[in-house]
Parts: sequence; C-alpha cells; structure tokens
Amino acid sequence: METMVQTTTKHGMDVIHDPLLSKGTAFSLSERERLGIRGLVPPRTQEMDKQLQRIIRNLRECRTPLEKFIFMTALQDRNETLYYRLLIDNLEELSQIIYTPTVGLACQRFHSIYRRSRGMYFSTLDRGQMAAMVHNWPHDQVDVIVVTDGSRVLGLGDLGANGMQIPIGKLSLYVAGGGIRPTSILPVVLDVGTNNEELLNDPLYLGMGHRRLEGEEYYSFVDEWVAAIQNRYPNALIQFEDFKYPHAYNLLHKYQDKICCFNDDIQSTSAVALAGVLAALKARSLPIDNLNEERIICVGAGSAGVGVCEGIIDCMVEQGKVKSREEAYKRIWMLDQHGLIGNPNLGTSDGTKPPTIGLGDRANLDERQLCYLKKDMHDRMSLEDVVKVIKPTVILGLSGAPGVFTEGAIRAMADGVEKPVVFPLSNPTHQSECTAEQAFKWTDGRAIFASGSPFKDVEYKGKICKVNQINNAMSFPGLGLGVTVSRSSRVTGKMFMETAITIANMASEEQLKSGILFPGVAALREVSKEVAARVCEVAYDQGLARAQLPKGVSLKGLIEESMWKPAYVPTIRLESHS
Ligand SMILES: NC(=O)C1=CN([C@@H]2O[C@H](COP(=O)(O)OP(=O)(O)OC[C@H]3O[C@@H](n4cnc5c(N)ncnc54)[C@H](O)[C@@H]3O)[C@@H](O)[C@H]2O)C=CC1
Ligand SMILES: CC(=O)C(=O)O
Ligand SMILES: [Mg+2]
Repeated sequence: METMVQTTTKHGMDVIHDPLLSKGTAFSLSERERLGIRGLVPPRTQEMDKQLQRIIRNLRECRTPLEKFIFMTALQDRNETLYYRLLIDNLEELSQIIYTPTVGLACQRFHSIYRRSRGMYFSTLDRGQMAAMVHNWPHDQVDVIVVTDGSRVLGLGDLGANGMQIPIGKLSLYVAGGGIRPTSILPVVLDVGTNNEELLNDPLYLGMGHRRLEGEEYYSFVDEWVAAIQNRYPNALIQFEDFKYPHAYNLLHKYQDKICCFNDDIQSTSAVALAGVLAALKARSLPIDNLNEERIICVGAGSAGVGVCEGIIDCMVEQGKVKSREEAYKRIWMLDQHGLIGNPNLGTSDGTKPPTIGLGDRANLDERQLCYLKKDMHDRMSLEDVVKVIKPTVILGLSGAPGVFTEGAIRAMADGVEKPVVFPLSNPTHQSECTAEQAFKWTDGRAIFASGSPFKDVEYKGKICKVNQINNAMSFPGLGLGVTVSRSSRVTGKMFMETAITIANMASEEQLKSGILFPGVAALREVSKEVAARVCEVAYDQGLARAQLPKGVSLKGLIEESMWKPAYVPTIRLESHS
C-alpha cells in the first residue's frame, strides 16, 4: 500500500542527512518549520522534476562509468527517493552503472573509492557476537537480505569484502525493479577472509587481512550468521550471492528446507537462462515443449553452469518427453576449464593423455557434475571438437573465461544449424565468452544471441541483429516480491520453473521474429509484476504462504499495490520519548 505520510522523531540536520527522509530542496515551507530545517536548505522549494533535471545534467558530466558509479552512490547516500526515481526512469542506462558491468569495477576498486558505509559486515572478529550485532541495524522490518562472502564476484574471482557492492547493487534492483521498500533491504558481507594476494598486500584493503576460512570453521561461521538473522528477522528472504563452488551448493542444500532462502547464481540464473532457451524455441517456430530435442553445450561447470543445466533438465522431465532424468542428462554436454567432461578411460582424443583406470583427476568432479559425463566421448575434448561431433543447437557460457567461444567453435556450430542459439552469459562484459559482434559475424547474422552483461545491437550486412540480456536481474526482483507479498516460508524449485515459463512467454510474436526473446531491463517492473503474481500463486498452492489474501483484490492488483514507488510524501514529526 502506498504510504501517504512518513513519520520521524528526527529533527534539523538529522533529517537532512538521513537519505531515507531527505528530500533535499523539496521540503515544503511547513515541513521546514515542523522539522526544524528552516534556513538549513536553500530558500526556494524545488520539486522532484527540477531535482531530476539538475541531477541528470550533473550525471552527464561524469566522464567514466566509474565516476557515474560514484555519483550514483553519493546520490543514494543523500536522498534515496530521488536515487530510485532516477534509476527507475533510466533503468536500462543506469543498471549498467549500479549493476553489471560497472559494479564489477566498483568492487575491484571498493577499498579505494570507499566513502560512506552501507549494509552490514560480519567478520572473524565478530564470532560469538553476531546475534547482538544484528540489532545494530536500524530497521525493525527487513524483507530481503542479499549476502555474499565475496569469493567469486561476477567473473572477477575472489574480491573478499570488496564484494559489498554486489549486494548493494542487487538490492537497488530489488527496490527499483521489484518495488521492495528501501527501508526493508539489508546488504551483507560475510568477511571470512580472502585469498586474493593483491588485496592481502594492499594496506587500504578494508576486509580482514587473513586467508579464507575453510571447512568446519567456514560453515560454522555462516551458521552463526544465519541464526543471528533468523533471531531478529525470521521472515526475511535471504539471497546467497556470488559464493564460490561448491560452497554455494553446500549452503543452499543446508538451508533451503529450513529457512526462506535461495542462491541467486544457481537458481535465479537457471530461471532466466531457461526462459531464454524456451523463448529461443519459440523464436525458431519450434514447440516450447520440445526442449528434449535440443542439443545443448554448457561451457562452465560451476554454480551457474550446473544450476542452469539442472533447471533445463527439470524442465525436460516436467515436459514428459524424456523417459528418465538420465535420458535428459544426455542432451547436455558440459565443459570445464579442461574441456569436455568425457570418459577418461578412453584417454584424450589427441592422445596427449592415455586412458585412465577409474576417473583419474576427473575424480575431483562431484556427483552434480558427473551426471553430465559422456561415456562415449573422449575426456577433455576441445569446444570446437565437441561442436563438430554433436552439432549443438544451443551453446551456453557460464565460465567467467573471456573468449572461450572461439571463432572455430561458433562457425562450426553455424554450419550445423540454421539459427544457432549463442548465450555467452559471463559477467562483466569483458569476461563474456564472445562478443555480440563476433557471434553475429561468425554465424553470418543468424545467431539468436543473449549475453549476461549488455551489448549493443549489431549491424551486420545492413541488418540490425538484436542482442538480448540474460541476467538473473530479470528474475530475482519479481521472485523476491512474490515471496515477500505472500510471506512464503520457503523458496521452491517450482517457483523458479514458473518464473522461467512466465518470462519465456512475455515476448510478442513480432519481437520473437526479430530476435528479441523477452522484454529488456527497461521493462523490469512489468516483468517483476508478472513473475511475482505467479510466484505468489505457487506459494499459496504449495501451502507455504503465510499472508492472508485480502478479499476482493486480484493477486496482480495486490502485487501492484504492494510495490513501493519513489515519490515524496509529507513528513510528520513525532515527539521523541527518549
Ligand atoms: N548472466 C547471469 O545472470 C549470470 C552469470 N554468471 C556468470 O557465470 C560465471 C561463472 O559463475 P559460477 O558458476 O558461479 O562460477 P564458478 O567459479 O562456480 O564456476 C566457473 C566454472 O567455469 C569453469 N571454467 C573456468 N575457466 C574455463 C575455461 N577456460 N573453459 C571452460 N570452463 C571454464 C570452471 O571449471 C568452473 O566449472 C561468472 O562469470 C558469472 O558472472 C553467474 C551467475 C549469473
Ligand atoms: C549476474 C550474477 O549474479 C553474476 O554474474 O554473478
Ligand atoms: Mg551473482
């Protein structure tokens, strides 16, 4: 429900310097009077439209994306209402600043561009204190928490406590794209150390300067934090973000049936990538329930790669055209940094490794990855060789390894299929497995293309080739909104599957024909509404919803009403009793 007034016990400068209360120059004369700020701001009251004019002009004067990032952060720190208005009105442009790709650079530079604190840090100094520390957070209602241990930040590796910008950026999208209230979000870093030598040796680094906790020490640290959060915010949704493999999976399996949580890289990525694969079937005029007829290569066997493939397998099983899960696994060929996960007992195809008895060093793979092992193919085959043998219809990149979609591999793919589906999904832009331009050039403009970070559409031989963005940002805000509105006690696999199907059905026939798979980031609020409504339905169907549905309101109406919108409302001063 839209708030008509906001109340505060604050007064004077404390109001002006609180970004959740501040309206900058927009305080009315009577508010200035009531709040004790008369004379503390320039005399002319200027409403938001004028403030936006000024802010956009100043933003345009920033020369680099990082300068824009710092500018946006400063605005968020002064006036959150204005920050979110600007962000929502310019979502496509500014998501590239506060989110991927620029947020990656901001994480790398976090300790040198640091100005003002946001979010909470829990470090090894805080063992035994976390339950008390959680009460330092100033808000009693928290709906969504995004937490990282900074161990695998985008495709940039271990950035330790510098990873804080990721939860901040993700939560900005929850507010701007999912209508979650800015007072109800909590960004968190679990500073369990870093193994990044450069950061360990940098005197300005702001995290604890020790190596990462591992094993029991690591898991008991996370346990303490989860218990502390549960104690104060038992209803909050926890989003695990950018945890390294296999911690990401281990934590998900440990908590997913106990608390309301999910892993973004595994599960929301899976929802949006599945949406892309399904929409790409439609774009090729193929039935959406023929997923089992696709031949899919996934380059990257970590959290995101395995998560995305699991989602595709779940969907194949659900569509009922495969006899078993094992049959579905046969439709996906997975590669890691060594090449194809194939049969070491056959040796390598070029004879550089003789056959092994048992799995050899493939024994490092776990049961999730071994499901994809192809017994009839040589281990470690190169991508290009695999492409030539299996003639894939879809190639997914979730490796964080730039350029691994080689010209040879993509050209070979284009030789085998009319419309190759090429999805290099690694972030940020410079970690992408290939560029949009390369994909269209190597497929003679025939590719259906999507990347994790934005690329511009490509002009190829006089035709505009459309670029899509497949990023979990399209799925988590709506999912979180649905969970929050229904007060679901858990986040389930069905919710991600339905999120995928909802997004896959959003593009018009015309858009699909032109190569657009689903609406872009600019339409995020619309996408979120649809996703949230479906997630709510699933929560009620599965008996997980704890919120009473108000009578006479449609689910979509309820969602719409629940979404926070950045607008100034009159501020009333309450007497402080302290
Ligand atoms: N578009 C999106 O929404 C999302 C994209 N991602 C991206 O996916 C990438 C991987 O993320 P995670 O799976 O969480 O990381 P991870 O560290 O768990 O896994 C990376 C995987 O890539 C493999 N790999 C590394 N170098 C390779 C190479 N040269 N060739 C083939 N495989 C190679 C590794 O063996 C490992 O299996 C990151 O760049 C991340 O930005 C992750 C989540 C969402
Ligand atoms: C998008 C995202 O979550 C990632 O690249 O890790
Ligand atoms: Mg991530």
